[in-house]
Amino acid sequence: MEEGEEEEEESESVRVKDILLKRKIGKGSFSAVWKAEHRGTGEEVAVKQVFLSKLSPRLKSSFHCELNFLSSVNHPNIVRLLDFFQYDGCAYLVMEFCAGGNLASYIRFHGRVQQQTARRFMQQLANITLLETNLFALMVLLNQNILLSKPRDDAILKIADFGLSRTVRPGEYAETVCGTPLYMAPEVLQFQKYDSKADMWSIGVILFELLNGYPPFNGRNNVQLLKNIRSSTGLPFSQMILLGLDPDCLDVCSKLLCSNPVDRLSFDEFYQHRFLRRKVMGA
Ligand SMILES: Nc1ncnc2c1ncn2[C@@H]1O[C@H](COP(=O)(O)OP(=O)(O)OP(=O)(O)O)[C@@H](O)[C@H]1O
Repeated sequence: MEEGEEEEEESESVRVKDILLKRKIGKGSFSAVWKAEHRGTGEEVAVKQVFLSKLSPRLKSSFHCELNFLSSVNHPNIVRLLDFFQYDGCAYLVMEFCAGGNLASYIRFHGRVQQQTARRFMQQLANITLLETNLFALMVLLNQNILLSKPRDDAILKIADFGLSRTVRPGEYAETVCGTPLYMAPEVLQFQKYDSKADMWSIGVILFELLNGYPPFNGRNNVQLLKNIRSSTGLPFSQMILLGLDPDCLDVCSKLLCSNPVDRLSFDEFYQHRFLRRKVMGA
């Protein structure tokens, strides 16, 4: 197994139209992701195979939302959709292959990253949210959905999965709870409604994890984890200070992980924050 690749069960190569599905690298309840090859060009690609019959009407519309979004967007930090087709009850999304795998396995493999790498990754996440000015897509960011172009600190980050995204105008609330608890903002858990500030929380969790190598909240099970997130006072920032992080870095992290969304950084404040504005040597 190469670095950046998830361990997966043995899977035989399958040919679908011009694509050779070589190895399964991800699996969900309704889809599988394959490392694949385009037979015409020999290009290495990733293919998401979606089992359409398993999708409820709500998931179908969520899938179409993801597909529309991916086919309309052209952004260096969003995984490029190269082709799409349906075959034998499945939809196939042919995408650029991100050789660094996802951010979760990257952190698992490498441990915490240097502060300047964390800054560069945060700058790239901030760039994605620039896509919309008046409309902000709630991205439900989690590090399994953030891919790396290569298994190195100078990788380009690419968001891969917008399946659960929904667009929320400022002041509106999305009423559905979605995403994994580890990255969920307290207001999502408490009131079951949220706005774009919930994404800022998720970005804070990701930043904390990048800097420390472990997430800010834990729990023996989901119930315990949710309880710890809801009572999120006394975050272990003292440990971060021991790691010698600079005050701007601590400032942005603590202001993203404010349990009250009113006190939490807005996207504009995050984008303008001194930690992000600082130039990264060699980036
Ligand atoms: N373009 C890609 N290049 C490399 N690896 C990818 C790519 N897309 C997905 N993967 C791998 O497959 C994993 C699962 O991807 P994704 O979350 O899109 O699929 P899923 O879990 O089946 O979908 P869903 O979350 O919508 O149910 C990712 O975490 C990543 O490791």
